[in-house]
Amino acid sequence: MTQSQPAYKRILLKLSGEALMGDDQFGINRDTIVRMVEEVAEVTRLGVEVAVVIGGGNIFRGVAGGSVGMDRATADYMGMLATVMNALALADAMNKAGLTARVMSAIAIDQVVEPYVRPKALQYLEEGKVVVFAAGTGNPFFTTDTAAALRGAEIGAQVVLKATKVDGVYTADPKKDPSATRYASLSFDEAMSQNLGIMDATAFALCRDQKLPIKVFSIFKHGALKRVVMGEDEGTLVHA
Ligand SMILES: Nc1ncnc2c1ncn2[C@@H]1O[C@H](COP(=O)(O)OP(=O)(O)OP(=O)(O)O)[C@@H](O)[C@H]1O
Ligand SMILES: O=c1ccn([C@@H]2O[C@H](COP(=O)(O)O)[C@@H](O)[C@H]2O)c(=O)[nH]1
Repeated sequence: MTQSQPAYKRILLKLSGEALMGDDQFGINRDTIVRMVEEVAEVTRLGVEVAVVIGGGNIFRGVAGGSVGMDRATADYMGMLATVMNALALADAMNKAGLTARVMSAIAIDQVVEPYVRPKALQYLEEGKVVVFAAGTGNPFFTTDTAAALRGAEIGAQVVLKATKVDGVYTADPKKDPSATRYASLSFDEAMSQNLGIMDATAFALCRDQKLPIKVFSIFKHGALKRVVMGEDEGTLVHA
């Protein structure tokens, strides 16, 4: 049965950096970012408070080929800076679409974006602004999925929504194993014990400990974000 009210008052939306490429080889595809912003705008119109963590895989990954031979921490800082670029592009597209977005960075770059300050982020959310968290956790050796879990817990989000390139969590990576089947739901312990690569173990463990559920769904499926927010059957729920 479809409910008339959103299932959540405050969400932490993890947007895939790689998804921003659309059909391009790297970077930010304009039509794709505009479409993503339309999906976000739809849920803000329902009165849902939205905070976003954006990935950086479309520009740089610390563990990727381009960083071979580099000091890992240096490469990771480059990856975090990539997320700042994505955050700026995303907030710009949001502001153009009529939303009010604020970027907050975990790494100090004061001339470019304001620093992450938790009470300020909470104030923005209460005012109905979309807060885009940039630079991940601010620490190397982590990922933006872990940043999503961390910020989600800090702001008291009721759920982490991982908007990615696949429509849920599968028994194996569906891009490599066509026989993989999708879970409707599974526990954190199941996801971690089976090493399911959809998210890293640090992110799963933090959400498990904080009893913060995760919903994984496809950002390419039109209306999927709204259906998730309305509590409809979409994607995969990972729960305590
Ligand atoms: N068990 C699994 N179920 C679903 N997807 C999986 C699984 N194992 C691995 N994957 C892969 O994980 C990918 C999503 O995670 P990944 O961290 O690479 O991307 P993202 O978070 O969407 O991007 P970014 O890091 O750029 O923000 C999917 O595209 C899928 O191919
Ligand atoms: O807290 C963090 C978040 C990210 N990084 C680095 O940035 C890239 C891009 O992030 P994705 O989550 O892969 O999209 C990541 O590969 C790390 O190199 C980080 O160091 N700390």
